[in-house]
Amino acid sequence: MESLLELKQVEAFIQHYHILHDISFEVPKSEVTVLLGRNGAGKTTTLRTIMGLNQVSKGTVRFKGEEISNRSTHQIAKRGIGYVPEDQGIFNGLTVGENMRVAMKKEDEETTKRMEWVLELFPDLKKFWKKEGGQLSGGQKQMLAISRAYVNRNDLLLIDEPSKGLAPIIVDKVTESIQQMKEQTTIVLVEQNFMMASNIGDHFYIIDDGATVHHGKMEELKEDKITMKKYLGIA
Ligand SMILES: Nc1ncnc2c1ncn2[C@@H]1O[C@H](COP(=O)(O)OP(=O)(O)OP(=O)(O)O)[C@@H](O)[C@H]1O
Repeated sequence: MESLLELKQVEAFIQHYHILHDISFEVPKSEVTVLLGRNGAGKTTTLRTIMGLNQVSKGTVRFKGEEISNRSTHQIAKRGIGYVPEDQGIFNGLTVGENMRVAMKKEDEETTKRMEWVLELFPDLKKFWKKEGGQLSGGQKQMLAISRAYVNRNDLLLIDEPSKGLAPIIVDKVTESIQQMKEQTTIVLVEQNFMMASNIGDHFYIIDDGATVHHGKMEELKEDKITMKKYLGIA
């Protein structure tokens, strides 16, 4: 299957710390690729490096066949990659409606349709349209963050730990929403909640100490207790 995104032996530093040593993975179109690994393994840094928020010091990042390593974040986003960061990236002082409007890159018919779709998916956003971002619950903030990325037509969405800090019932709602988005877009998901990751993911890569060390189909990982214990600490 054709790869939408491909990282080859990517290395990256944060200040003088060598954080990514050898990250290689491929993201097939229309599938959900999950990046797994223990805390501090380098998953967030990998997403940030794809987005040009960290420099690639060695290796290549290709998107739709074109090298995007070390292009500006603006250029990378413009090529069709949406990013939902771990801290959600919403504006606390702006209302839900203002957060959405600021995120919209276009005001065409398609964007309007996508907006209607996310508001149907997350009725809370409609209900709290005039409420400030800072006053939303953790789950509502996550829904707003995902909606802000989804409202624009992107070919690829990078979503960093959407379940973090959420109550199980809200995790279910977010899982369901990503499952629906998966019908329409390719997704790279970083997720520590294995249940959520395995419900959404088609295939996985495990990152350990800044390197991709293992990959396969999500269904196979569920049966592979040795790998789960070794790299994820799940017995
Ligand atoms: N600004 C920074 N300065 C120094 N080291 C950093 C910085 N940001 C991240 N690191 C280090 O880089 C490594 C990878 O962090 P990263 O956030 O990418 O891991 P992660 O796999 O996403 O884990 P988590 O789930 O805890 O976010 C960690 O050892 C972390 O301490």
